[in-house]
This record gives sequence, C-alpha cells and structure tokens, in this order.
Amino acid sequence: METTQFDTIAAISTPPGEGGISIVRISGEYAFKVIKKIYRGKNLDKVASDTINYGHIIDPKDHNSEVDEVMVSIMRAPKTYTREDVVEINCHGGLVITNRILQIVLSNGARMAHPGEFTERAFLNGRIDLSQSEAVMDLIEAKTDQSMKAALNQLDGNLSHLIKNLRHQILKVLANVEVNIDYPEYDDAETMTTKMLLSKAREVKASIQQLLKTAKQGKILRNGLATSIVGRPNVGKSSLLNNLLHEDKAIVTNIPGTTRDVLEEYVNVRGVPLKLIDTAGIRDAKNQIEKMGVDRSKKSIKSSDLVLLVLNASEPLTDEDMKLIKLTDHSKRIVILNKTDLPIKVDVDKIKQLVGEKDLITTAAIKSNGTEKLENKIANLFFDQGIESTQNNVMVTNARHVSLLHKASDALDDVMKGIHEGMPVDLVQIDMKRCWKYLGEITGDTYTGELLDQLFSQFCLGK
Ligand SMILES: Nc1nc2c(c(=O)[nH]1)N(C=O)[C@@H](CNc1ccc(C(=O)N[C@@H](CCC(=O)O)C(=O)O)cc1)CN2
Ligand SMILES: Nc1nc2c(ncn2[C@@H]2O[C@H](COP(=O)(O)OP(=O)(O)OP(=O)(O)O)[C@@H](O)[C@H]2O)c(=O)[nH]1
Ligand SMILES: [Mg+2]
Repeated sequence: METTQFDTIAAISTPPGEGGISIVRISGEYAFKVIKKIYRGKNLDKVASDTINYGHIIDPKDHNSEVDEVMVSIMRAPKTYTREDVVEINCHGGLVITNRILQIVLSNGARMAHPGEFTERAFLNGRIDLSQSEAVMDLIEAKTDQSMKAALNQLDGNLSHLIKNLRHQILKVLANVEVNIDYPEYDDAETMTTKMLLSKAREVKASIQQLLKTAKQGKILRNGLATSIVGRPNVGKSSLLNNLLHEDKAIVTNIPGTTRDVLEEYVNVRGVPLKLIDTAGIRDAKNQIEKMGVDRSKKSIKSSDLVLLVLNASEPLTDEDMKLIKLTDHSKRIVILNKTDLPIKVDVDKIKQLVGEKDLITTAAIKSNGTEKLENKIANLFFDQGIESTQNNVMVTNARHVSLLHKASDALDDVMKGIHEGMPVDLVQIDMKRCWKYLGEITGDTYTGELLDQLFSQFCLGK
C-alpha cells in the first residue's frame, strides 16, 4: 500500500527482546483516535498534555478483552518530538505482549512506521534540521563519551548555526551584488562589487577550511580509529588485543599461526574509540588458509589509521620483522617490543635506529605489563595532534558533510579564480550561489526525496 507522510504511524521504540518495560509509539493526526479505541481508563480528552496515565489496553476486535496493564503518555502537537500528536504506550516488556499491542494499534488506524520515520517527521515538520537528524543516529551509535559529546553538540544545533550563519553572509553579499548590477550608481560599482565578493569568498573559505580541519578527528570519533595489530606469528598480538579489551576474547596459544582470520573489536581507549583489528601473523605462509589470512593482514595495514607493530624481544630480529618494518614505514605506527619478561635477545639499539625512539614501547603482554603505557601512547597520538577547535566546539563528523564542505570550498575557489581572470560579476555570482546551495544541503535547506530515503533508512525502527 502507498504510504504518505500524513499517515498516522506506529512502532516499537524500545529494543526487541524481553525487558522491564517496552514502548509502542504512535504519531500523527489520528494518534488520539487510535488510543481512545484501545484504552480503558481515564478520559484521555480531559487529561493535560505531557502527562502519563494509568489504564489498560483492550482489543476491540476481541470483545474489548484486556490485553495489558499500561501507562499511556499523551503529548499534543506541536510541542512533541515529531510536532504531531504523539502517544506512547508503556507496556510490560515481553516480546509477545509488545507485538500484540502493536498489532492492535495497527488494526485501529495506524500504519507501521518506516525506520527513522519519527525523526524524519521531526525534520519535515521543521523541529530539527538535517544535520541534527543525523546527529540523533550518531548519538545512538556513539561508542565513547567523546563520540557522544560530538553528536550531542551537533544535535544541539551548533553545526547548523555555523552553516546558517555562513549562508546568511553569502546571501547578503549576493543581494548587494544584485543591487549593484541593477543600479550601477557609480562608475566603479563593478569594482566595488568584485572587491566585496572576493573578500567574502576568502572569509567564508577560511571558515570552511577551519571546519574541515576538525573532520579527521570527527571521523575517528564517529567510526573509530582503525587500528591493526601486526607482527610475526606468536609474538603476542592476540595477547595485546586481549589486554586492551581487558578480557580474553582472542584465542592465545603458543602455536604460531593461531589467529587465522582477522578479528575486529571496538575498544574505548581514554575516550578514543578504536576499531582494533587482530591479524594473522605475517610470514611466508606455507598453507593456503594461512596465506589468505596474511594477504588480509597486508590489506588491513593499508586501510588502517594506526598500526601496532609487535616484535618479539626474546628473539633476534628476523627478515620478516624487517619486511614488516618496511611495510609499515609510511603508516602511523607504534612499535611494541613484547615479551620483555624473557631474556632480551633483540638488538634494541638497532630497532631504535630503524623506527625511532619516540614510537617505541616495551611490554610483557603475558603479565599485562605495559598496557597503560600503550593506552597513553594511543590516546596521545590522537589528542596531541591538537583537537582543532572551532566556535562552540563544532566538529564535522559526517562524510556527507565533509564532501559538501569540499564542494562549497571549491565553488569559492571558482569565485576567486573568476575574479582574478576578470570574469563579469554576474557570472562570478553563480559560483557564489553554488557555494550557498552546497552549504544548504548540510542543514537540509535544500534536499531531495532520495537523500531523505537514503539517510533515514539507516535509522533503527521506532526512532
Ligand atoms: N519516552 C520517550 N523518551 C525519549 C524520546 C521520546 O520520544 N519518548 N526521545 C525521542 O526519541 C528522546 C528525547 N527527545 C525529545 C526531543 C524533543 C521532544 C519534544 O517534545 N520537543 C518539543 C517540546 C519541548 C518542550 O516541552 O520544551 C519541542 O521541541 O517543541 C521530545 C523528546 C529521548 N527520550
Ligand atoms: N613470556 C611471554 N610470553 C608471551 C607474552 N605475550 C604473549 N606470550 C605468549 O606467546 C604465545 C603467543 O601469543 P599470541 O598472543 O597468541 O600471539 P599472536 O601474535 O597472536 O600469534 P598468532 O595468532 O599465532 O600470529 C602465547 O603462548 C602467549 O602466552 C609475553 O609478554 N611474554
Ligand atoms: Mg593471534
């Protein structure tokens, strides 16, 4: 059946499974009509907005039999999450009961919501803009406190304000340009206008570049710092992973080649989310399965933000170690000299020479020695490059926003180029307008149906 943004929608807004309480949320014009058909208790027409009310859900199609004892929240438009009438049924948190109540809601005037549709309505009805909607999802998926803060900042509208302010400035200049084109009072009107465009283009570009500088850290906070643990077989890679996880997740044995496949885990290191990738030990593999694992390790080095290269301090350096040092020379790298509880057989000075003292630490993973040192080093790598600060700690965390900021900045380059090449001002302003349009796509001042479908379909059901 064709669905529209005017239907009354419903979904279970709590995670599936057993729990203390589950919430079935209803939003739209008929939300109150629906609940009045299926609720026995107070007269809901008489209760104030933003109240929660005791009663029972009944099934009109089954002789009004009682289905559950519930609390029902009544929230009247427009001061609600979606800006529509919203009703939330707080029922007992069983799978069967929650689904039964949803079914009753659906057969009494509501239709099933699409993923993210409540938030999409909050956007379409103007309560939040597009970047704030995206922040709702980031908030749900945030993996550490730092990621959560960045998402909350965006939900509060700080990125939106910054972008809206830039757009406003551009619009003002464009209006001035129009006036000067239409009524050139002075002979040098064109020169004046050009000057104005040029200085505004420079100013806005500087702001955009400042924002883009935050994107690297923003991406890490959102997606995690992709970190590969590499090294010869049996050097202690999986042991180190377990230490960072503070649990025994990866299988550790004294048999070289234990880890055959790539293992991925999220860890929180002092607020920095790491996506840790334990790889198969790299050596000239003899058997096919191990060889595939090694190929993946090599790939994983290439796609990592950070490489933890593990060496065995209790054995002399091998050709494979040397290969690995070379292979990771161009990556951001921490070299870990492990097994330092055993007699040291490796030439430490040579390693210092090869990889630099700054990025070298010693550990004894078997005793969990050096884990804190490693954690500090990782956190410092992230924070020491200096958190790029902008007004109100705005951080760009989203790939869509980054791409639009680049396009906007390129459009400004075209403005400047046009001016330097003496292009007529009415042509130059087209590029300025393009910049304005790209910025508007971040906040959703301009958007397409496809974009909304694509964005909101990534949300969870009931959000
Ligand atoms: N039960 C419940 N808990 C929830 C939500 C919800 O919808 N239901 N939320 C969502 O999923 C989040 C809270 N977010 C919300 C954001 C705005 C409004 C809202 O009604 N805003 C109105 C009125 C604000 C006011 O009274 O001052 C507005 O902005 O006009 C409600 C929830 C998290 N917890
Ligand atoms: N003495 C000592 N033994 C260690 C240390 N770290 C790890 N080991 C031992 O070395 C062996 C190999 O450890 P793993 O963590 O499985 O090594 P790995 O690098 O993941 O090995 P593969 O998965 O086979 O590539 C195990 O027996 C560990 O207990 C250490 O610091 N000191
Ligand atoms: Mg392993």
